[in-house]
Amino acid sequence: MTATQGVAHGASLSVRRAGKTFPGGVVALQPTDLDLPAGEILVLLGPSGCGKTTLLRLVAGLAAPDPGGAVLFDGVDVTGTPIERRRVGMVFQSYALFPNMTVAENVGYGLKVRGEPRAAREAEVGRLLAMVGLADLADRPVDRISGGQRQRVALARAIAIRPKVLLLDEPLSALDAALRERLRIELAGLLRRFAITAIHVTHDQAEAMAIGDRIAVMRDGRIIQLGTPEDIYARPVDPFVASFVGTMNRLPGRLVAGSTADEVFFRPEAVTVGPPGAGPLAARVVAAIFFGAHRRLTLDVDGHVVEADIASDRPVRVGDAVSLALDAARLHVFSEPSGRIDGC
Ligand SMILES: Nc1ncnc2c1ncn2[C@@H]1O[C@H](COP(=O)(O)OP(=O)(O)OP(=O)(O)O)[C@@H](O)[C@H]1O
Repeated sequence: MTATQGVAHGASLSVRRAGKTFPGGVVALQPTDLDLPAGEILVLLGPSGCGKTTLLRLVAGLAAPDPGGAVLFDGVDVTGTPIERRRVGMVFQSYALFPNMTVAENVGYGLKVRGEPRAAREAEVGRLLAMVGLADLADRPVDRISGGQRQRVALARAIAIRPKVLLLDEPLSALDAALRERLRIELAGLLRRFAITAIHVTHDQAEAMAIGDRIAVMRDGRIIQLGTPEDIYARPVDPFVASFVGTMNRLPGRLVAGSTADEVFFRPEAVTVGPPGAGPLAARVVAAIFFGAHRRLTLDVDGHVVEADIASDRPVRVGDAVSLALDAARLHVFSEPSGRIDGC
């Protein structure tokens, strides 16, 4: 028997015209449509205040959508169903564990409340703890384990109830950078192994790329682009998405040969750095940061900042004059004015 046998797969999730207006007229979420097949991991990515948590709360049943909106699990309308009968799992930034209970008691809590017999409960808890690498700490009170371990307990506890949909609201943001990076890989692996339908909220784009099957980029209470991480990175729909996900350079079109656009956007990997005169754009090296295999250059092009990468063994130094060539196939031009690329 494999570790995942007996664990129900997630439900498909549909959100139909679901919006949220708060008293006083604050529109936290515009009427929104969303469809997740069972087992998909969707990341909601966007700056503070753009409606990510509001959308999550509507799916959880912690808040009701404005009239006309609906939430469906496996095609069944759950809009009027309270949270305790929706079978959603939730993991938050703050662990919300029971501090006076052990690791195992925390993980088994939901099963106990549901009236699962002790033997079945203990077997399930043991299996989950093994999967999140905490079997050795089963009997340890949760106030005597580390932050990363607590977040694993919170995840195991949320998975234990075999949720139809798992909702994760910035679950890793309280952890230090190295731990966050490790746990993000573990988390994605675990969700996929259990085929859990999940919505993961973050404002960290590296986390979004690592975890999401698809990413919904939000701004001003609406989803402005929904696609795979590759889509979002390579084919951003507007200057906001282009600048929010990954490093994006911008130059006035007049500086870019053959361009009639006001402004041209391109990633560092679209830039080839050569000796002066080799490429059409003259530049000076302002900073050169060593990243191991490559060096990230910050360049001044006619008063504009451009970032580009070179192999770290190339003898390019701060203050050097260089030239740049841009790969025409990787230039982005948007019809929308790019004035506002900041948050909500
Ligand atoms: N109970 C409330 N009453 C009034 N306005 C609210 C309420 N809850 C949220 N808002 C507003 O709705 C908007 C969306 O908030 P939401 O919490 O969904 O954003 P978010 O993208 O999750 O932000 P963050 O990343 O900071 O958590 C914000 O402008 C917020 O101030």
